[in-house]
Amino acid sequence: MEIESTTHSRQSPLISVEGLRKEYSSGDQTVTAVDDVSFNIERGSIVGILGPNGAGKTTTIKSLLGLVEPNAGQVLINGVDVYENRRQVYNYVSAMLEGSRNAYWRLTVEENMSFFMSHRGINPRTNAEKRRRILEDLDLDEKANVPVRELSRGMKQKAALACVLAQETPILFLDEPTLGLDVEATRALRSHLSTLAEEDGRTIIISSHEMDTVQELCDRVIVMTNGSIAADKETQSFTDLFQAQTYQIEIEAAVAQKDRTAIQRRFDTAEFTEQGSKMVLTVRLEHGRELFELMDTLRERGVIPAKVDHVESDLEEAYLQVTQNRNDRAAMEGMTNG
Ligand SMILES: Nc1ncnc2c1ncn2[C@@H]1O[C@H](COP(=O)(O)OP(=O)(O)OP(=O)(O)O)[C@@H](O)[C@H]1O
Repeated sequence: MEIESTTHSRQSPLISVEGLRKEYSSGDQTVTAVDDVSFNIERGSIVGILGPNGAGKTTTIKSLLGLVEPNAGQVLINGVDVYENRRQVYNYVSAMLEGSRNAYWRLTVEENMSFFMSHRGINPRTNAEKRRRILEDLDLDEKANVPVRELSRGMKQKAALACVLAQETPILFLDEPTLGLDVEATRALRSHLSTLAEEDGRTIIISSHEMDTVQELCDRVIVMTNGSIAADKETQSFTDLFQAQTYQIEIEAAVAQKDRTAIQRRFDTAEFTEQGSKMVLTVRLEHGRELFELMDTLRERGVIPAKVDHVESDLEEAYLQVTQNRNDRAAMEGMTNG
């Protein structure tokens, strides 16, 4: 399905979220699940929304889908206000929110796909080839005629994905799409989703705790903590941000315990590990000049570095740093406020 852009410029973001806030109340308790969240998503991009449990990811995605009504803010999809025109927006989006529960368990995999296609106005009779391609890509073709309830957990997940993919909407929301999939299926799904974005210009939003999938697939990551956005960056620049800061220093001889303690007192992220007759010091430094201070400290203690390397940072490391820092800060604020 192509998005018609009669009123909305092709240059404008496909999804625009501005000042989103959602509170849940029960009795006299109010939880602010999402607070002042704003971002735009361009056509054809694959965006990962990450964050610890309770960070507000599901609430944000449900707000984008019009499934929860926010207390404040605006969500536009292709220039259309989600809350004013839910029906119109429904034509643009499909979502897999709770994995395998998306499919009807009594129907076969292919019957499910046909059902969802008809629901979108796609004639299932003339689109068998499309279904076959999706089923092959997910390595589910041999199970096409098996009722979903008889499938393994991973295959149920694939069946749910097949239903979402068959709907051919320009925007896909996928919650934990690779959860429970084996290595091959994960690889096939990643490649299928990349092709959808690159060749068909589909826009894909993924919420996941599986960092490898997000790192490999997403152009951009939005990290949420405590209901707000802690980082919103292109995946590569997000991981690069932390790459320069972690060093591994190889030391030819063992380092005495008292010297290790002194170094760790000065650099609290320093960790020593033994590697045969050598030692490796891993340390995260906030500024470049701290590297010089570290070298001075090592020299004063008679510790001679043999080799200094940057540690390749991956998304998981960058993610942990951002969420950890935020949580530390929130805890500190809680202590000072309380
Ligand atoms: N229906 C609800 N009623 C009351 N509180 C809710 C409701 N839904 C979510 N919350 C609260 O809002 C906050 C954000 O929840 P949300 O489900 O959006 O987080 P999440 O990032 O998706 O978490 P997870 O990774 O565990 O799925 C949490 O404190 C949660 O307890």
